[in-house]
Amino acid sequence: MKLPVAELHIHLEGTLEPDMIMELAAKNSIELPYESIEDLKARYSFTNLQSFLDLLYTNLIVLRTSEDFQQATVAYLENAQRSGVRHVELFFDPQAHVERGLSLAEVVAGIRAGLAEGEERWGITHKLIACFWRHAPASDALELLQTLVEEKHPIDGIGLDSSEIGFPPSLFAKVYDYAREHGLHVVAHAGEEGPADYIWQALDLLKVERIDHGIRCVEDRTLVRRLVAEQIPLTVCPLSNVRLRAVDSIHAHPLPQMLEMGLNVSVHSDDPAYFGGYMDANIAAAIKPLGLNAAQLAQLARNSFNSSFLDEATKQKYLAEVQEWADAH
Ligand SMILES: Nc1ncnc2[nH]cnc12
Ligand SMILES: [Zn+2]
Repeated sequence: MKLPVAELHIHLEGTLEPDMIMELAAKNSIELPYESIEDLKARYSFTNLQSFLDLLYTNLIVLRTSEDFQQATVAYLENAQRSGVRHVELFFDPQAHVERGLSLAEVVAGIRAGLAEGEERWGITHKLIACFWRHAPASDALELLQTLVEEKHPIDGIGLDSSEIGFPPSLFAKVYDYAREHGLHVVAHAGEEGPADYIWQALDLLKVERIDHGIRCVEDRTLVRRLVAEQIPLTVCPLSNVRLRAVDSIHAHPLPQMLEMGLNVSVHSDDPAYFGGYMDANIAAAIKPLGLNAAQLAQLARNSFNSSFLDEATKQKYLAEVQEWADAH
């Protein structure tokens, strides 16, 4: 039995495997700037977050119809369930699709149809989180969020992603106020490449329930004390951090130290099609190079469910599965 986990940090656009990118491009008659799939694959080497985002945003244009979003979501969920995921809180970037002329309705309906299919086929429960681009004006994010809410598109929460440095969370305070006032869950990427101060801002100004990444918190002892005291969830993505060079190597990753400090960390895959693997590969990175034992892995899995936006009864059901895994290891 694979370690049962909740996947809380996963971007739909980052789950498009090269095969699917080429298949959808052909189906939708979209010309990509690659000569072949080998040419595409040769570009999966990144120097920082931006170098990855450039490729991600080029490739996602192959998603054109509601059915494409459904197909991509189902393909992801199939990989996810194989890697131990029992519950997923899926991110998508609405701005990336609306700016290409797609309607919010077709994007959200396609993803929702895929999530429903995944629940039916593999029992994976789900939430859907719309992430706003921090490199775009906050006024655009607010306008889009108001449309999502007013037109009652079924989302469960909002997040903040894309280029981090130079785009502090403080810019988005009004967006988050609006989201909280309308009963949406709130999370934000912070402290991936950006400084620990961005984590303070996400907590104090955006009042987020979870921090995505957050690894740079270890540079600020006062911040760590606060995160531990309030048990703020940090959704850590080891393979992403290595591939985007947020850490020098997997051996230098702060995950073991973060667990030791009593931080509420869990492990996730971010953009698995780009970073070399799904949940199981990220867990494997935590086991071998980082030397975590079975008790620590079970703790990571418990943290993932406790940090999710699931109802209490479903959380308890999954926590019992983690206990079963822990008893067997
Ligand atoms: N790791 C990441 N950081 C910021 N934005 C992203 N969009 C997709 N993956 C991301
Ligand atoms: Zn991310």
